[in-house]
Amino acid sequence: MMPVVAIVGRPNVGKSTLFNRILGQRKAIVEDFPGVTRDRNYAEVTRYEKPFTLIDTGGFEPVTEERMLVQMREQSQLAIEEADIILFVADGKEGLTPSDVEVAQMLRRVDKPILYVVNKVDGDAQEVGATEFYALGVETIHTISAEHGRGVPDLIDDILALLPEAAPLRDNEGEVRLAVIGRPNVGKSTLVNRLLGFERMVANPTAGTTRDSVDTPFIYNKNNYLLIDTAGIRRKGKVSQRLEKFSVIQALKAMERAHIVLVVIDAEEGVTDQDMTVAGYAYEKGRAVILVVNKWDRLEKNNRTVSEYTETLRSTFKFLSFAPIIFISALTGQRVNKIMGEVEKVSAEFNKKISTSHLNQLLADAERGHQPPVYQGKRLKLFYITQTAVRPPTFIIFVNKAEGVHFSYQRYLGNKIREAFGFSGCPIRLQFKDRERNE
Ligand SMILES: Nc1nc2c(ncn2[C@@H]2O[C@H](COP(=O)(O)OP(=O)(O)OP(=O)(O)O)[C@@H](O)[C@H]2O)c(=O)[nH]1
Ligand SMILES: Nc1nc2c(ncn2[C@@H]2O[C@H](COP(=O)(O)OP(=O)(O)OP(=O)(O)O)[C@@H](O)[C@H]2O)c(=O)[nH]1
Repeated sequence: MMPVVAIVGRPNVGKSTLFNRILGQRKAIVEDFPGVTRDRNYAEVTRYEKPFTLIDTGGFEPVTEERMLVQMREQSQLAIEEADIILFVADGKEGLTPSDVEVAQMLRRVDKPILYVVNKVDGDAQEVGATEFYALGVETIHTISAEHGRGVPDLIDDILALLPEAAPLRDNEGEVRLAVIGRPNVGKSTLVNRLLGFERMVANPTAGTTRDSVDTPFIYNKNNYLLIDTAGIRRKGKVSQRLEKFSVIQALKAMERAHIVLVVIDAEEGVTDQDMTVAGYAYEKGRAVILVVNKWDRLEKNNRTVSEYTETLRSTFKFLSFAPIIFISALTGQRVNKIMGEVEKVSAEFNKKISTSHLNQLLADAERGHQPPVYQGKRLKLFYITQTAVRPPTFIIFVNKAEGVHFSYQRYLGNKIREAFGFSGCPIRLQFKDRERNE
């Protein structure tokens, strides 16, 4: 499992600037789908020797100084619980403030590595001022300029040195790993109990403690599955709604290990921002997705309800047009028995490999059906296509000028592949590569 590094600190100290600096870019993989990139507080950082998940805990609007303190406390508390390393960021321009002191005191009691970072130290001249932060009683302070990158490489070195070794992934040959994710209270535990067919203790009765997701192996139709379940992880009630997005961390961790993700949505509440964030990550990570609309018993229905609901979901989750939708009631058990059948289908699709000859035939048909665009005065030529990977299905198309294949034509080709070969539930990846005609 990838370790988590959380950035905490008062508003405006430069947390998101540092986030982007460590990430090395503004991450925007699926710009064309509004909503997917909206919540950019989480990212997988893979450009250094060790990968980690980076979290920016900022972004709240403080109303009053007092309110801000409350929020900072909550924020830090969550970081303490969920992160492996904490970056505490303060503002060197503004100097040490009482809330810095307060949060630092909280962090001091924690048994996790904390890096104290003083930001906006843009040059040597500001170094002296930053020494006042030693009043926090810490041994080392990193003075940096997130904006200009000063001091950041050293900070990153220290983060890497502190990162725990990633726990080895359980990888049993042939086992399908299935994650059940969704907002608190959406019905995950109820669903998981139904799926597994027995009652389990899932709620965590001890306030203030968290546990990681629970893995339960099970067999369905003679195949091995591992159910990764994030239910009951969040402390209930204690944490302000505003910070509910923190439960996304667990979802991320669970999705990292999963092949197939069941995104559970509350039929009554509809799709929330958090659902979008989580589903967006599943998509970006190339996981297979099944949308499960739970609490279907709660809706007043007529003969159009299903199609209307489907339409709404489709227009919200544009990037998940490939995901099957199942309407269930985990409480009554209605249609829960459809889920594993769908999982089997999607799993087969996720592992499906199409022969190069079939693919090339499709490519030729697609090219005839809709000519590739002209690029720099020349018509693009698609030479051949091959499937290079499964989970997710990944294709390389060799072209005379790869950069000229615009998004609309990429989407056209993607749709053609789906029309011909299905891949229900699976995101597909298309890569374009340059190739001379007579190589
Ligand atoms: N001079 C200077 N300004 C910086 C530096 N890093 C960030 N800033 C500025 O500080 C302001 C706040 O930066 P953000 O990164 O948005 O701060 P934040 O902590 O994420 O703020 P919230 O989202 O409100 O929590 C912006 O105007 C940045 O341009 C720096 O290294 N030097
Ligand atoms: N009406 C109705 N209620 C449901 C359904 N599924 C779950 N519930 C109820 O919703 C509440 C939350 O269900 P849980 O299964 O605990 O939800 P969860 O997603 O595991 O919640 P966390 O543990 O907070 O992550 C419980 O009161 C359930 O009885 C459903 O299909 N219909």
